[in-house]
Amino acid sequence: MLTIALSKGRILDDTLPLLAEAGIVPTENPDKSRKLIIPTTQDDVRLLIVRATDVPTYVEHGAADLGVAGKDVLMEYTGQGLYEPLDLQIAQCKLMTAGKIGAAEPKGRLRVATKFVNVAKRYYAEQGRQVDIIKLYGSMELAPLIGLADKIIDVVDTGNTLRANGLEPQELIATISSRLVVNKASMKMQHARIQALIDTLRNAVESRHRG
Ligand SMILES: Nc1ncnc2c1ncn2[C@@H]1O[C@H](COP(=O)(O)OP(=O)(O)OP(=O)(O)O)[C@@H](O)[C@H]1O
Ligand SMILES: O=P(O)(O)OC[C@H]1O[C@H](OP(=O)(O)OP(=O)(O)O)[C@H](O)[C@@H]1O
Repeated sequence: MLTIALSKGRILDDTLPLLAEAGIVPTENPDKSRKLIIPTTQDDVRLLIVRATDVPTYVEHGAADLGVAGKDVLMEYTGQGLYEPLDLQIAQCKLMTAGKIGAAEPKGRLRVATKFVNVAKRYYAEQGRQVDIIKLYGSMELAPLIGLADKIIDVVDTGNTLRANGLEPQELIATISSRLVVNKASMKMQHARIQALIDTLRNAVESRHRG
């Protein structure tokens, strides 16, 4: 059995067409179903529906052989190691700092609200900048508006969410897309099969981007 961990929403929506190229099609619509284990048209392949931030955990521990996770999630993850053999070039966005439009830099320690605490610590440590990191689980854009923080670190795509809240994108931390991740033991034990799937997915990604 090959088990693939995916999160509902944009990752699922953008990964299903790529899996279809490999002949892997869910037997029921994962967006509609309340099932968390979804069989596919290949008897020995199943999908696990998990939270986006949990994908690396399932794959690292071997509960899933493969998964699809945003680079932002992988940068934040502190586990012991996963293979990351393929950039699927889906769910593309940018990890950025943002603050109130026109706001001056604070004199003292910078207060940064984010769900990407580890990324934030690394980013400001590299700059030798002292910061207080405030962990949030969502609605980050609210923090500068309400005076909880000076800046946020979040993913930005169109910039609409920032603009709607009077914030502006500032520094680029990383360009983000979703990656195929593979459990290290699975990669050894089921090498031929997983490598064949990686090759098929790579071809699907490349042909899509050739136009
Ligand atoms: N607006 C966006 N445009 C493009 N890609 C995005 C956008 N927001 C997030 N992403 C990327 O898609 C991935 C999955 O995002 P999604 O919104 O499905 O889950 P999440 O909100 O991060 O997680 P959860 O719902 O579990 O809290 C993110 O890790 C990121 O890489
Ligand atoms: O720059 P934008 O295009 O506004 O995208 C950025 C927003 O997208 C993400 O949220 P969410 O997953 O809720 O995005 P969604 O609204 O597209 O679902 C992220 O947390 C930002 O709030």
